[in-house]
Amino acid sequence: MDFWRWGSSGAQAILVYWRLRHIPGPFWAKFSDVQRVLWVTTRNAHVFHQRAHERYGDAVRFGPNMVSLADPAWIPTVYPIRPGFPKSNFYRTLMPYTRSGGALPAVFNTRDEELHKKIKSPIAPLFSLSNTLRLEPFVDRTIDVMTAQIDRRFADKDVTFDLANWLQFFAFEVMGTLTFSKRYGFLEEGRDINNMLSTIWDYMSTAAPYTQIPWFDEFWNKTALMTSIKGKTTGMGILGYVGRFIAERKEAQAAGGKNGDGPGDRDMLSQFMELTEKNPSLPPWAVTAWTFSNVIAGSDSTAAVMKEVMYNLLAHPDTLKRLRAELLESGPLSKPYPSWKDICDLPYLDACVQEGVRLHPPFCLPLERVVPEGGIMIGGRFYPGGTVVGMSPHVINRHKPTFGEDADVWNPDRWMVSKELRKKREDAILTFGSGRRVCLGRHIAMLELKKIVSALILRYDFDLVDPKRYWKENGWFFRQGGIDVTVKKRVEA
Ligand code: HEM
Repeated sequence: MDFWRWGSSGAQAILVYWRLRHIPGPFWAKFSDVQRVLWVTTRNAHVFHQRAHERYGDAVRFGPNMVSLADPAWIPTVYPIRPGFPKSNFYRTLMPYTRSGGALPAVFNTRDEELHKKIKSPIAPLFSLSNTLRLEPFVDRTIDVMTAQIDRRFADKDVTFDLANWLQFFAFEVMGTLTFSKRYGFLEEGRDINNMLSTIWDYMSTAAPYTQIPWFDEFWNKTALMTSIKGKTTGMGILGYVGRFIAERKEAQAAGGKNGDGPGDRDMLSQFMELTEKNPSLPPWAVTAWTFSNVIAGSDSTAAVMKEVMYNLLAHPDTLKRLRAELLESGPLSKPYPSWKDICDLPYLDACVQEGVRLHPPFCLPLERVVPEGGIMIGGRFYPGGTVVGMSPHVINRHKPTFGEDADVWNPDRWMVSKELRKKREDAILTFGSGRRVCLGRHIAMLELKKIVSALILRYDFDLVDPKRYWKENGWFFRQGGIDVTVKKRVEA
């Protein structure tokens, strides 16, 4: 019996090896996923992925059944608008798990395309550009809290602080305000209260190696037996926060309280709750899943791009000077901070933000999909049905034939080009994903990014202590730090 089981899985392994034997890649990757797990455990996988593509070309075998692709021209094929090219089991590893409820699917991580449609359609309108712009006062309120703290603690005091931390606090507070009408208190206290930020980082970075071997995650992290032995389940901490906020809201509603002070007196949580009341066919866990997505997908991601833009502006003062001049010369700006209307179309601000979005995609492993039955041709090669293919935003966004020979460095001018070339480059950016599963919150992210960058550089002169202190690590999400600065308030602010 064992012999036959071994024999059939051995035959399967040979078959999988054989099906993709025409794809180049590191030797061991043809037979085992260990190589790609090791890359991820270095917290530098994006660098290994880029090197592998430089060495082997635009299609590289990263595992026995996984191929990484690196030509932006293939984005519409791998990430189409229509259904039928589903996410791989990579995403199941990112589902939080409880012994009572099993793995919780969310809009971001569900692989079931029917379920995805069911839970995404009701909330999609909340994330439209017009709805997003109604959230601007909440961003302004959070900028107010942030600048008040910087003024009080650091401005004109010759005190060095890590701006990266404060941008992280800011991004979380914005999402907290939009979602629950609550600030967590990171900005007021200047620290990671209740270790919430580190809990999210631990959750993501712990999940990262398992994303490369989902079959092992299934056994190790998603069975009642193993999680009882280990005494904990993945994502429990974050689910705990989310559950508490929802319970508080239900209690407040039961006591006749109002639904938070979000737009039109309704924050996103109350809108989520209203949607489930109106639509009983939605699963009972929908509110938890939507709220979980807001907390987990919306804050660290936006913070990572904010950090990249601010770091590069400070490390390249000529670009900072040019951006400030554009803002000041653009006409009377709203006070105390420029409004979205003032700044949304400023070309150089847009170029700086786009360059940050390009250089530092916060989700930085290949976004995996499963080739549909019947297989598919991509770039002149055939991929049989069931093959896992994916593109890494980091690799795609540095594709030299598309972005230029200097694609590894900060150069906002690459966006100040003809309309046609700019469009070609915009279409080749994978930071927000693409196609059917493109980021739902990208308008919120752009609103936050343009607002905070312009508010900070108009109000302050930052002095970067040492550009070499800037560090990054990749645990599926990126995390950066070391933007150590001193700050002076600008006279005209
Ligand atoms: C700079 C900031 C952000 C970046 C770079 C980003 C990036 C991404 C990426 C790459 C995906 C698709 C991943 C894939 O194909 O597997 C995605 C999906 C998603 N993002 Fe974002 N995101 C950002 C901000 C936000 C914000 C602020 C929110 C919400 C509040 C949000 C909510 C979502 C949701 C719900 C999905 C799932 C969409 C679907 O599967 O239909 N994101 N994001």
